[in-house]
Amino acid sequence: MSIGKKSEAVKVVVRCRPLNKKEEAPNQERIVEVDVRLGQVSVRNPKSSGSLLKSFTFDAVYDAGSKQNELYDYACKPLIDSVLLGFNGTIFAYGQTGTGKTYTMEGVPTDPERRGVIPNSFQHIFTRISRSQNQQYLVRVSYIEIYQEEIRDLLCKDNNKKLELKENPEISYVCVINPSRIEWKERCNS
Ligand SMILES: Nc1ncnc2c1ncn2[C@@H]1O[C@H](COP(=O)(O)OP(=O)(O)OP(=O)(O)O)[C@@H](O)[C@H]1O
Repeated sequence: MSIGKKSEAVKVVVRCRPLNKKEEAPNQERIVEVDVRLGQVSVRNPKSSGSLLKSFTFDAVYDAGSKQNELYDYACKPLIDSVLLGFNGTIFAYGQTGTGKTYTMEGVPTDPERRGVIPNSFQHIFTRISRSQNQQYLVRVSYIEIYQEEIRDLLCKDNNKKLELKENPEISYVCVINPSRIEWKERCNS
């Protein structure tokens, strides 16, 4: 569960995923507390008994019980609405390995309860487009991963290929939509 605050140009939200089996073992201790109401994450140093918690405040925080659609509705939907009005917008997930970036961004696309930011955004965009009349849209998508200073195009057939750091990714996918026809085309930017 999370309680959102007022809308701002840049929002930073934190999600703490549920502990996994290894982390729940009796010899492990929980060092992170999430206060959804205050939008705070507090961390305790496990090596120093009696040490104070260090607290950090964000636009919103999501605890282990948070649902994909709660996060989407507050953190992403307003941005997609403004993109549909013609503004630029970016959503990116950042975190250590295993912290839940893929789960949050992709989730389980075939399960409406568990699908993540990407399928929810696509649904939102294409539903809006399908309801509009006498208007043609151009939707472009690129999907890149930045890992250890290396950039890879995750939609490219050979995604082991490293990309150079440039203004635009080398390949993007362009979706040309007329009310009766949707067409994706691979396009190389050069
Ligand atoms: N909110 C969540 N609810 C339930 N399970 C979750 C949640 N977030 C992550 N998980 C589970 O935790 C594990 C690690 O998550 P995930 O693969 O998304 O991490 P990641 O940050 O993308 O890791 P990497 O950087 O190594 O790719 C997965 O098994 C995933 O299903």
